[in-house]
Amino acid sequence: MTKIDQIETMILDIPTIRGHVLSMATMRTQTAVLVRIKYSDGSEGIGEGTTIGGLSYGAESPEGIQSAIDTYITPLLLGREADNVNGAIQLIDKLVKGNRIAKTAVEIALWDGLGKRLGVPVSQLFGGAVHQKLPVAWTLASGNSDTDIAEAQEMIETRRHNIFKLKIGKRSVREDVTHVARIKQAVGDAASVRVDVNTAWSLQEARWGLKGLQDAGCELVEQPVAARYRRAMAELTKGYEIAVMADEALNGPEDALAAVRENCADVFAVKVSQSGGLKRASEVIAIGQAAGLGLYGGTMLETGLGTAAALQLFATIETLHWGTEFFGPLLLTDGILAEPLIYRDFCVEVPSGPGIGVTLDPDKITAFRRCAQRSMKAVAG
Ligand SMILES: O=C(O)C[C@H]1C=CC(=O)O1
Ligand SMILES: [Mn+2]
Repeated sequence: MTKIDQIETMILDIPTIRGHVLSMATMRTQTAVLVRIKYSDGSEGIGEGTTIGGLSYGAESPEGIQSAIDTYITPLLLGREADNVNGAIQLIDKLVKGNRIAKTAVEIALWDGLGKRLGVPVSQLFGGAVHQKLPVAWTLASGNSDTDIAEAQEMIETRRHNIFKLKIGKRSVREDVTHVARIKQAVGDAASVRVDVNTAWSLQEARWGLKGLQDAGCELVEQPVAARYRRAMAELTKGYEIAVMADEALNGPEDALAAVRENCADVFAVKVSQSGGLKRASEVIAIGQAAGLGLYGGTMLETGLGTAAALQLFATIETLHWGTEFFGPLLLTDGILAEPLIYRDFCVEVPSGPGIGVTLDPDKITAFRRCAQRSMKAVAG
């Protein structure tokens, strides 16, 4: 019987190609927590758990993710049967509350190890891929309308993206609506324009915002108000034609069920790490499907590793009405994979190799790995 022998974690700090301006933080670096599991037969599995903007997006920080794995999750798993991924997920869920991103990093490494030992992609462990490539959005978030327009036009011309998600919520509602209208006018019918408010609006602001956005030709608004304001989300979902998408409100299948029960969304942004792993994300998807909602593959701006893991799951889903935003690696100045993911013709291709289908470039890991000295600097900002 193959056993789990060793679980190693590390933090990587990778610069972004430009400032990424969100309502709650401006990112200049992305910080990823990587997991490597070593098994008794010599096989390995790798995983990633990543958040956005330190503690400004959600309740788990990169340092907290690493600590949760090293201190609490790893001791539960050492010596256990490697191939029993469900058993590991159930044990971790029983003994570790919350900490979904930490659970995700480990769970991906478990699926990756199992797929590699069996010689099949992880998509096959979820019943088989029905897509070889998925549509992929790009986020316009330079903080400047002209820069965003130039970026969008270049993406359309090079056939890299024709779906744009604009990050808004930092400026006034009126300024944001003007910004979105300018971009929509510039791209016209060549692209779909959507926005993500990252919870920045009150219900009152959101009413004005949604009205203005839909008049401007914006197709979808993501998480306009706080995750816990389910009644406000329900009012906005019912009150406007523009699609309302839940993101921060969806932390696993229980939240998905509550969102359906209370009619809080037209669309689910399903994020692997917010759900608590590939399996829990598949449960969120199933709830969304059963309720007849639209589906979208969301990202926490993972590197190629976490992005490849998401691709394995979403390649098995029949209909992703709103596509995906699996562009994380493209926001970084450098990749960490031996072979980068392929982006072309407005899509990202699903890796076909065993496990999650990617391997790491050891030189890149050394270059971006946080060491003790750098770690103090990164925490201090
Ligand atoms: O959806 C979010 O809130 C986070 C993320 C996804 C794309 C992006 O630019 O930021
Ligand atoms: Mn979002």
